[in-house]
Amino acid sequence: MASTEHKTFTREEVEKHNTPDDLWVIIDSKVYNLSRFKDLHPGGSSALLDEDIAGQDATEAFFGLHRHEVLLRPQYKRLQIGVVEGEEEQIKPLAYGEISKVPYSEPTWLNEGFHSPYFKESHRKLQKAMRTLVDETFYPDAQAREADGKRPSQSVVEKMAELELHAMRLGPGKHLKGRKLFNGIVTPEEFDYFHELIITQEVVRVGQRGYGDGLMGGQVIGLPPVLNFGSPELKAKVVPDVLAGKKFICLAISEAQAGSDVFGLHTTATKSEDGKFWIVNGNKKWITNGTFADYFTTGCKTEDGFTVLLIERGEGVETKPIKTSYSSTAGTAYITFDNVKVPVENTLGEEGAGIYVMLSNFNHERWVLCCSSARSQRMIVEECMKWTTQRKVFGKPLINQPVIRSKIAGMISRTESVQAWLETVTYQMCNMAYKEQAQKLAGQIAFLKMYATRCAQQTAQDAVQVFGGRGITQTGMGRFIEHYHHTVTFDSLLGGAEDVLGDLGVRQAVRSMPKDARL
Ligand code: HEM
Repeated sequence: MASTEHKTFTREEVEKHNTPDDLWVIIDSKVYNLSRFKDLHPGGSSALLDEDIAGQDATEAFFGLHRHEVLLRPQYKRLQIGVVEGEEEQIKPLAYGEISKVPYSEPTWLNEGFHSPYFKESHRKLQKAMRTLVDETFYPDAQAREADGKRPSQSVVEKMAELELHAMRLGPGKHLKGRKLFNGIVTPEEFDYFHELIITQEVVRVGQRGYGDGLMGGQVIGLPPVLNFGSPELKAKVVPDVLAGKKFICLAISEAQAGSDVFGLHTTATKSEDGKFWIVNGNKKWITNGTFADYFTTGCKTEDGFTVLLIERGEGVETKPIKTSYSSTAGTAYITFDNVKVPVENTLGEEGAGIYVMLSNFNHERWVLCCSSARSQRMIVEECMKWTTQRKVFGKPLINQPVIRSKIAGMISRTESVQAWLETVTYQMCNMAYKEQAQKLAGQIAFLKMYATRCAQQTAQDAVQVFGGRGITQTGMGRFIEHYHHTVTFDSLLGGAEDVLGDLGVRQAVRSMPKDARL
């Protein structure tokens, strides 16, 4: 019900209702009757019966202890009995699709009065449409699924398919040809990596790391090898169903025995006597979306070295959930292959040349992780900006403490630097062929990812200090901080651990050193 339809009361009238059996408070110009609720109040009844609260304006006290969303829950909304005469609510949640006005909580290009050489009209339109879709559809599903641990709802997956978002998340390319992207907001020819960056960064705003990965993260890394290296027949069988959200795919490389060291893999593929099949045996570990995948893009040890195969779920394939720091929404799996028969036609790329299949995939995967890390750090900046300005300690807002300002300064600088570098790299990607990207940008992207995830971890640690006990509590004010802090290391491991990436970047730089360079 709109507040204008409520009864009106003067502040003097409200003040009279200040006893345990007749208990009213004002929060942001709205009058609540808490007489019956007080015994159910999770914070206890005594907090409500305090003489500064009962019958009084409790706005400041309320927002020092609760997130705004508490007041919007239907069971609590009902407690409102009226509004204060002549006053209007001052604290409004953002409408679906709206841009936050909290400083540094949006990338610079989205702020009014700021400019960007990279983002054009179609990018702005796509951002707006994505923001609304995420707020309206993804956000509520993400909160519910992270809580119950089920995979993202099929209705969301289908909605994404309808808008061709699964195809768009694979980046620009031939696979977009003939598709109507997000109801035609952007044409397949126009679609570039900045459009993809926008999609990734908007999805991250749901604030639930497991859900983000559950939402077809496996497809983003598992389908490109099929698209780029699969036979036309294999592509015709697999790609349409995956992009329509009817089938699920994942990338299965890491194992209990080996992670970054792909030549140390133990999963074997040996040819059957008639040469028609590969026989696959082994295990895979930490495979995102593996619990519900229909297809597994799998790295195997073969006679000639390392080969990538597309394995279909069937006899001999078993998947079990692994309990990780986030919920089972992401479908993280331990997979066993027990004498699995795979047609040789499912070989991706040349036999023994699997390393090229993988390397060509890594840059995109790492870049996607940089996009999401940059945006999730910004969410933390927004949480901290709000908390430190609304929370009072020693009679003053928390932000009045120099040590807090110093932490926020670090967070903002790190977030802005990651985004700025990311946009520069993205611009290079837009202007280089896929192969050229692999040669020239592998080092840059590796460094960027290492830098982004180190920044993210520092920001997570600082945010916990800023939020105190609430930063380690799964409900209430610090719930996003707690979640971020316990899941932030995912980004620093997926697609290559930080040290491995830093080393890769330096080794690539050394290879390009001019022979005549001397001090
Ligand atoms: C419409 C009025 C109110 C509702 C619906 C409400 C609801 C809640 C809920 C759901 C919680 C659990 C924590 C969370 O999920 O955020 C909570 C905690 C709490 N509430 Fe309220 N509350 C109301 C008003 C107040 C007021 C006026 C005070 C006065 C100081 C207060 C003091 C507290 C305290 C001290 C906690 C514990 C916070 C913590 O554990 O950090 N509440 N309340």
